[in-house]
Amino acid sequence: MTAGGALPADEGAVPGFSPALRWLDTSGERGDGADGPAVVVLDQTRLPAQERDLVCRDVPGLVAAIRSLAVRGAPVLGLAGAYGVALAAARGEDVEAAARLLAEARPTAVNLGFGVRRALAAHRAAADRGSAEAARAALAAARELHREDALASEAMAAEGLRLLRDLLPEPAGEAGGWRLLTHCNTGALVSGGGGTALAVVRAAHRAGLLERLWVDETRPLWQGARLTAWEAGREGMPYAVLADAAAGSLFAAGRVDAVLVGADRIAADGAVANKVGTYPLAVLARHHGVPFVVVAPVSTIDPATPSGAGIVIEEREGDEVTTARPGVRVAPEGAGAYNPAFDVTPGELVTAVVTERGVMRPPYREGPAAVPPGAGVGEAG
Ligand SMILES: CSC[C@H]1O[C@H](OP(=O)(O)O)[C@H](O)[C@@H]1O
Repeated sequence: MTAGGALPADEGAVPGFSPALRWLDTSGERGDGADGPAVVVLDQTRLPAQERDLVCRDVPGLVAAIRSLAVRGAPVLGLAGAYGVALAAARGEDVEAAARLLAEARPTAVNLGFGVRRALAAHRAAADRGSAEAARAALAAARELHREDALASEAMAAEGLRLLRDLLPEPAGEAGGWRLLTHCNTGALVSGGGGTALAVVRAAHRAGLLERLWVDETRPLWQGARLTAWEAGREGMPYAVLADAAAGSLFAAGRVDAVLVGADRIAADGAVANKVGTYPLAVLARHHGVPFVVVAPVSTIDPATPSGAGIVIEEREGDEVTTARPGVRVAPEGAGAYNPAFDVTPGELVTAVVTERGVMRPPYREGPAAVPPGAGVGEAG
């Protein structure tokens, strides 16, 4: 990380946020001496205490980074998948085998497979021009996806702010602003640009409309308390971290004006898979008449999955629940644990889905404003 907290932008990426991941073409830039290309990620398992790069010089190393959540969050997983294919190609390895390893690293976020397929398609299309050309094509595809994702973040921020202005009263004078609640982390750390839901919150903040960002701590891995708090603090946002279980009392006190969350996969029926704890927020929001807004690029929409029942929910190790953090045990030795990384919110509980191509509203399949053109491109693109 540079002093300003941002990695030097890779020449192929879109300058700006993108602290999460970049392609390293040559060695030495970080003095590690090793040769050859690498995928460099900002190790999110060390944040907020340490801002440390993790240099992945081969696909197994990148897969381990994905599985450990050193790099995490649906859109950036798509970039990791695409750059991973490019890395295998640049190393002259079996690209098809690498693609399978990458796509299987985490099952729920559709973006991972989408990114892998995008770079793999480019590699295959150039294969008849030789391995070097095919490797260049895979990297070019990854960089194109990176730029698309950064631009998508900007578009979602604008679309989301416009939607909030439609849904919420314009704060009058000194009467503060909007009190927005978010879950998990959906900022620049999950994206090639400024993120998804947190990009909308950032836009509201910059417009002087944010009175308070309520940050769900997001057990068991604390993405909210660690990562969203880190991002919000760097942006000067007025925020407060809360226990996930405290959200209900905020709704009951009328202190939440809208909920904004990300998504890992949106099924054809509008069901949304997102970090575990999202579904209870949707139920609370509906009970209290508060808008529940999902912010996700169209690459997260998966028409191949008909309904929420078809979304594979990643089950993670029980020790993530039975310990406060690695080595700090909370539950007794031998305690059983239930640790789904995601849950599924039925589409009818969602007020709107903000994408870079416009806003979708239930029931999604009717009317001109239902699904923006180009939505549902969760395939290889
Ligand atoms: C909008 S992408 C961020 C999305 O990904 C998170 O999951 P994880 O931290 O396990 O990668 C969470 O579901 C966020 O909403």
